[in-house]
Amino acid sequence: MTVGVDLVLLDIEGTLTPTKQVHSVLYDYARPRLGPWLDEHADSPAVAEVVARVRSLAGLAPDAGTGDVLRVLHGWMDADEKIAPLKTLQGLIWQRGYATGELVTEFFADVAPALRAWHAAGLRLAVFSSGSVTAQLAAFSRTTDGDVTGLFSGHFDTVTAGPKRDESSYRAITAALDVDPARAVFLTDVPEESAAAAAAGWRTVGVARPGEPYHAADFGAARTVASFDDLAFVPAALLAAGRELAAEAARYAGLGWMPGTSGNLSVVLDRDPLRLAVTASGVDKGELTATDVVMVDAYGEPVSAGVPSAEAGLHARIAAVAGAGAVVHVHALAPVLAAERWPDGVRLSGLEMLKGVGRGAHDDPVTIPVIANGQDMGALGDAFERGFRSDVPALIVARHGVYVWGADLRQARHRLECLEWLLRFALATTNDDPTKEL
Ligand SMILES: CSCCC(=O)C(=O)COP(=O)(O)O
Ligand SMILES: [Zn+2]
Repeated sequence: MTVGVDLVLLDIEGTLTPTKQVHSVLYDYARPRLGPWLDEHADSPAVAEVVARVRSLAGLAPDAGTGDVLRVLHGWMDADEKIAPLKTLQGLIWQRGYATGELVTEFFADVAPALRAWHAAGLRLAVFSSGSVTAQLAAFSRTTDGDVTGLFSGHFDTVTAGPKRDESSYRAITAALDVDPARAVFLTDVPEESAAAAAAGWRTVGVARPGEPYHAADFGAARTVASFDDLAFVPAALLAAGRELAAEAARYAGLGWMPGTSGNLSVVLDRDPLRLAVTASGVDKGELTATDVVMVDAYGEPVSAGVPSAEAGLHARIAAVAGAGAVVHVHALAPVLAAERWPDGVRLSGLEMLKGVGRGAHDDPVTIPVIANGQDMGALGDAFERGFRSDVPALIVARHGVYVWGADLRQARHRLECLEWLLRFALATTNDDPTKEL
């Protein structure tokens, strides 16, 4: 099931990394270094704050020595207590371990490809872990899949957001990231965390990985997966565009302008960098669903899963050069016949319908450019650009079809319907004299 979201919030232990890695690798690394760290960094304000918090939380005397503080810290670690001063200290120790290369984070095999794909598709990624933000940044700087810190735009821990089982923590993250929780999803292996996020309005997915402590946990109404391979997230805007494109394509197919699998449509999602939602290639455009859509870049190359229209490169060029918000391409017959009759451009004049393609009046003529067909979208784009005029929102590709664009799909459709009418009129009224121009 494909889900449209803007942000994916991730728990670490049991979700991104095996639990045993935290317990046997990270804890084993930190445990013998806690005491020496306290001694070596006694003058550091951060460590002084940690020691004071431990004394206070554990009910020790304000001047309790390092030995007592250490005993408390070891007790918390053995009980796997997620207590802030312990997490802060562990984070500092792990930071050094990652910096020296002694520690390397091991992700589950499905994690890095999924994170990269979601990031490339324009989703924001963030982390919420009981491990400190310092520890998170260090852990992601050296992983079995390289440095992945660049994929994340937010890090939260129990100090910056609050306890992971409290609804208020998820509200704090929503506010900090300025995201609509209904368009954000939290992935965790702990049912209580999932329930807290859901109570704050987030979408949630339970991650029940085989062999992990919570593999058989009950996530209630939340969806549960065993691997990120089972997740299909796309930007909410892409899915919404897919819905719009599918409805629009069905209209054109109904008119008979998209025979077979011909034709393709696109809308601009973003201008900087340019991103378009374009219909998938090789499918019956009358039968599209919201997920038959691919996000492409300024060259028509896919940046989300799926195979975009083979003509996506020309859509992107038109969107960039003409500043269009939507581009439609159909295989209606009239434009191709008109290009056959007037291969140097189709001149239209003296018709009220010209207002429908952006002319000021019936006596304001327009020439629709015609370019030769080809399979190289870069070459077609160059040919389009050479003949481009900002007041002509259409292009005929000879022996192929027509492209029309506008601020949105609705305007592009209105222009296309009027242009098709004009071309049919031109063909019909010059049948007896093919050399005649309107
Ligand atoms: C019979 S369709 C030939 C390809 C074409 O011109 C077209 O418009 C459809 O291509 P797409 O890759 O968008 O399916
Ligand atoms: Zn085509």
